[in-house]
Amino acid sequence: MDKNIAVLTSGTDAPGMNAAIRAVVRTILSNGSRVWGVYDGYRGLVDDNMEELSSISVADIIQRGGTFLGTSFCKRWYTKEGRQTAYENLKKRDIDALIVIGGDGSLRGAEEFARETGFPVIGIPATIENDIWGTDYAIGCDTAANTILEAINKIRDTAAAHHRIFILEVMGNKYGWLATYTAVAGGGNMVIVPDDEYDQEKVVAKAKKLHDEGKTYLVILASEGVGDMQALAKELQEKTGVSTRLTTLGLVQRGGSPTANDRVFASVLGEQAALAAISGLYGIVFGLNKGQIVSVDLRDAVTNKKVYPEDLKHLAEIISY
Ligand SMILES: Nc1ncnc2c1ncn2[C@@H]1O[C@H](COP(=O)(O)OP(=O)(O)OP(=O)(O)O)[C@@H](O)[C@H]1O
Ligand SMILES: O=P(O)(O)OC[C@H]1O[C@](O)(CO)[C@@H](O)[C@@H]1O
Ligand SMILES: [Mg+2]
Repeated sequence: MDKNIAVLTSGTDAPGMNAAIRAVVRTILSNGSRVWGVYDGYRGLVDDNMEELSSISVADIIQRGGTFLGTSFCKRWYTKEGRQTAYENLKKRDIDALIVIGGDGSLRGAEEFARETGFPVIGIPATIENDIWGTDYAIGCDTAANTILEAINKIRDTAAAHHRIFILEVMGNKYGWLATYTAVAGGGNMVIVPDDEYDQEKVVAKAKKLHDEGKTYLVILASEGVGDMQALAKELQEKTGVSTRLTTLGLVQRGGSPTANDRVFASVLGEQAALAAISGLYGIVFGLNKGQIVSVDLRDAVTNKKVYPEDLKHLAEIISY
């Protein structure tokens, strides 16, 4: 009780970050402790840009994407000097623990900081890419998947009308969860992800086979990290003779009002992280494992690589035939 806890969002934003902050703040306040909001991620810690939050500070944000605290890619956090300055800023304000809401890089930065300074840290996974080890889902990935699904539905209309092949390029630099998950949900006929070796010839051969077998249009889900999808579109059109288009969905995937799933998930993780901070349980990351809220070791979360869901990809390719 009577703790001082700081919270920040870092790395790329994800819908539901606001819901997580709101739950952190109100859980801490309802337990009689105090809470500080750090602006613009690690940059705010280094620059001492933080202020005490009240219940009203987090009113009217649960429905908003982005993060009202702001976020950043902080270069100084990669340096020992930057992290030391942040440590001093936290100590000066008598802050007892820090809750970091962000992606894999943000959690890596949190782990480095905790290991180096001994400062108590707790992580909440939030990234639309859903690439963090130790949790089945990260905050924001459900909203992004639903945004993609809407795009797939629209593309299917025009693809079917024109008997075309469409490549829909979605986010996922190194991990193809978004492409795979939405292919199952939206009926994507093929999935191309950075987790597999990319072989353009194989993709073209498969598209040709599906077309020859009677598919009148195709929707291919591709992760952005795979390679040159414009070159693939050109090759597909040349080799199959079918008119082919590439649509790159881009940053709309990162915005928008969070889904009910993301809001509830973020609220529960926010509550758990706040309770852990109050009771002195540190060095952990909260997440979901087979329907159960769990915590995993922060070091494990940043050193282990999340396994790509091959079974989901297989399912997409069988049932979206
Ligand atoms: N290895 C590291 N050591 C120290 N700090 C790090 C490290 N990796 C990342 N960070 C800090 O975390 C910030 C965010 O990391 P990054 O840009 O990888 O985004 P992220 O949290 O992985 O989000 P997303 O995956 O959604 O893009 C970096 O700008 C940096 O300040
Ligand atoms: O344009 P920005 O904001 O630097 O970030 C883009 C990156 O962020 C992500 O959307 C999410 O991590 C990546 O898939 C993408 O490459
Ligand atoms: Mg990342």
